[in-house]
Amino acid sequence: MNKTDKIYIAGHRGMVGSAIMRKLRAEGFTNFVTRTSAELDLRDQPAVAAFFAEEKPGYVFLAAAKVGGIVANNTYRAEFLYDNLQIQNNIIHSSYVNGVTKLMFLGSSCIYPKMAPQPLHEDALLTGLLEPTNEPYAIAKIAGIKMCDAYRAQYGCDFISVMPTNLYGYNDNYHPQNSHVLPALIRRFHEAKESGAAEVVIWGSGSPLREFLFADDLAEACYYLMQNFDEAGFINIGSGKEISIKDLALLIKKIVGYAGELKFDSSKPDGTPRKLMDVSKLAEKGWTYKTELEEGIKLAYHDFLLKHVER
Ligand SMILES: NC(=O)C1=CN([C@@H]2O[C@H](COP(=O)(O)OP(=O)(O)OC[C@H]3O[C@@H](n4cnc5c(N)ncnc54)[C@H](OP(=O)(O)O)[C@@H]3O)[C@@H](O)[C@H]2O)C=CC1
Ligand SMILES: C[C@H]1O[C@H](OP(=O)(O)OP(=O)(O)OC[C@H]2O[C@@H](n3cnc4c(=O)[nH]c(N)nc43)[C@H](O)[C@@H]2O)[C@@H](O)[C@@H](O)C1=O
Repeated sequence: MNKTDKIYIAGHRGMVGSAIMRKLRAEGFTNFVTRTSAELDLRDQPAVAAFFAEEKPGYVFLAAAKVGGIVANNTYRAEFLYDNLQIQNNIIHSSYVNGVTKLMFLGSSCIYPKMAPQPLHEDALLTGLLEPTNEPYAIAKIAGIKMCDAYRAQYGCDFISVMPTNLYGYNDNYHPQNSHVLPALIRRFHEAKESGAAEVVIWGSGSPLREFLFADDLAEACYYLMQNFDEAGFINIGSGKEISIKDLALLIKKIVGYAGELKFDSSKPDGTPRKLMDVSKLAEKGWTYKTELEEGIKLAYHDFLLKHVER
């Protein structure tokens, strides 16, 4: 990528898209094309085709998607399948039609079978049944990987796929029901501290293991891989470190400064018991994460306080 190349970041206002944009700006890129979902609904095929024909971006980061935590995935099953298939199909096909030099598709670690061997190696794709709570989302993401591969094989497009682990950071979604665990617990512990509540509810058993990566680290990896990865298939992006949901809750409790108790709600799903990325392929390519979990949560909490708390 040259500094003057025209770059389209789909989803530039989201947590990941905004982190990618910050990274590219910091590296000296200036020629961005962006659209909010109100300006361009990426599910609308003719509108996306017209947008690409008019703007002719050279590089595309596909970070627009219907995104949410375990309950959102399980509740809005049709939207997670339809919206994500439409968005990625429209962008990938229009990128081919308009001669995009390189495209990066962002998937998710939920593409792996629920009981795949841990840590999750790229070879485990399509070797078993998916986690039911996020099967529609995972099916869409797997279709995205296969679409990039098919356009590479048939048309010679340099379209790559990256699979990030669970993410958190600036501009995260703090919705009480629809968000992921880390922002949900930042908010819940903060509100419990403010109201003096005696306990904070944690969904599920607390025993599932998850890996978390700070979104600005992910953006660095995306920038790095846009320049250093051009293969079919995909590459995991993670830290290679895991923590139980209970320990995560205790860490957030400490950072927020909440003094009460934890209460586990077994009526809520645990989801996949363990989801740890094998990051050896990423390390071989020359990239490792920077931001440790405790430091990243402090940064995210600070961002939450700035944006979400009325003073
Ligand atoms: N968050 C996480 O833990 C993880 C995320 N990922 C992947 O990273 C990518 C980005 O996720 P994240 O930044 O967290 O998500 P966000 O929800 O923060 O951002 C998603 C963005 O997508 C845009 N978008 C959604 N629907 C449409 C639509 N119909 N038309 C146009 N734009 C649309 C939104 O635009 P607008 O703001 O204008 O409405 C929004 O900015 C996704 O592909 C996701 O699957 C992968 C692994 C983990
Ligand atoms: C990134 C990934 O995110 C989703 O999968 P997930 O890893 O299960 O993500 P989650 O962050 O929502 O939950 C992680 C764990 O944490 C527990 N948990 C406790 N308390 C809260 C809580 O308050 N909110 C949430 N959401 N979870 C909670 C929760 O019960 C679960 O055991 C996919 O659907 C899909 O979107 C995807 O790819």
